[in-house]
Amino acid sequence: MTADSHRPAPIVRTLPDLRALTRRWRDAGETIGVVPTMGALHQGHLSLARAARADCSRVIVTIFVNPRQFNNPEDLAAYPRTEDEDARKLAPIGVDAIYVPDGAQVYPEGFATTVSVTGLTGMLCGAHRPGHFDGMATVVAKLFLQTSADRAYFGQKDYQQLQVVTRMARDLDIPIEVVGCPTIREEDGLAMSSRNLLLSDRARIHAPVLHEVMAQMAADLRAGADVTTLRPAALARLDSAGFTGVDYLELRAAEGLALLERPDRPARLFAAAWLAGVRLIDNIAV
Ligand SMILES: Nc1ncnc2c1ncn2[C@@H]1O[C@H](COP(=O)(O)OP(=O)(O)OP(=O)(O)O)[C@@H](O)[C@H]1O
Ligand SMILES: CC(C)(CO)[C@@H](O)C(=O)[O-]
Ligand code: BAL
Repeated sequence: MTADSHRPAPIVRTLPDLRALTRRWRDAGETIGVVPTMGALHQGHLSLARAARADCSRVIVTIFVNPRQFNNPEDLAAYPRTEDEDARKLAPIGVDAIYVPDGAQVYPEGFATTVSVTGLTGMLCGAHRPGHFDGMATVVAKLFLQTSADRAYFGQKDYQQLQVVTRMARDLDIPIEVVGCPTIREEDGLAMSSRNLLLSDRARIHAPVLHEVMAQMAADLRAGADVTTLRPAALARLDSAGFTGVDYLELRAAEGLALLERPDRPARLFAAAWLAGVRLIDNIAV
């Protein structure tokens, strides 16, 4: 560990300042880990920062609410922003820098490039959030190059994102290892997510039903049932818990995301569902 573990990490706001730091670290032969986030940090993000801290001599957490990956302007406007609190939460982990660029550091005037990963983005969140993965892959490519990190840490909660980013780094020969980390959950099973802050008290009580339904369905799939048979009861249970819509509830191959009826190879169950105006996503291994 290189930082005093209770001193808040410096907040770096410009690319030249970031480069000055990383150049020094590189010259000293240090390894750099990056944890890309959009802020409103919770234990899920902190678990990524801890994993980076354990593996790398320098750790950068990035906080940037990337407008290009929001397909819905209301979602962007409502996205929680808690920078001071985020810095306080990171202090005990002892990260070395928090990179909080403004829009101009990431998308300078005239910016005209999009990184688009085909093949893994036509389904699941890609099918329901047009442009989302192009915007995400573009900013992540920039963050990889701006930080010149050796390793990048992503949560399995956003499993499709993890697959897309891994493919993108490989396809573009970006010399970075993408590390997937387990989903951190609340005690009642709800996957931690910044958007959970937007749930009303009443909706928060019903939110864990998504994970309950998925866990039951995964157990039934392992016992030999198929998705078509199980889906109607799962949807009915979500409906009676107050979910107003289900974007998808699908079994897919863990590698490549092909649609499956049964877990005849390593597979994951994926869901996205709406509760009181908030879109919750989750996925679990089957
Ligand atoms: N519960 C979690 N467990 C582990 N990693 C997580 C969890 N939630 C988010 N992450 C990871 O944190 C990184 C940053 O995600 P992001 O800032 O979008 O947070 P988020 O909580 O997923 O917010 P939202 O889904 O509401 O946008 C991503 O790699 C994401 O997968
Ligand atoms: C990876 C990411 C920080 C890119 O904006 C975002 O998609 C997220 O927070 O998961
Ligand atoms: N957590 C993935 C980023 C997003 O929802 O836009």
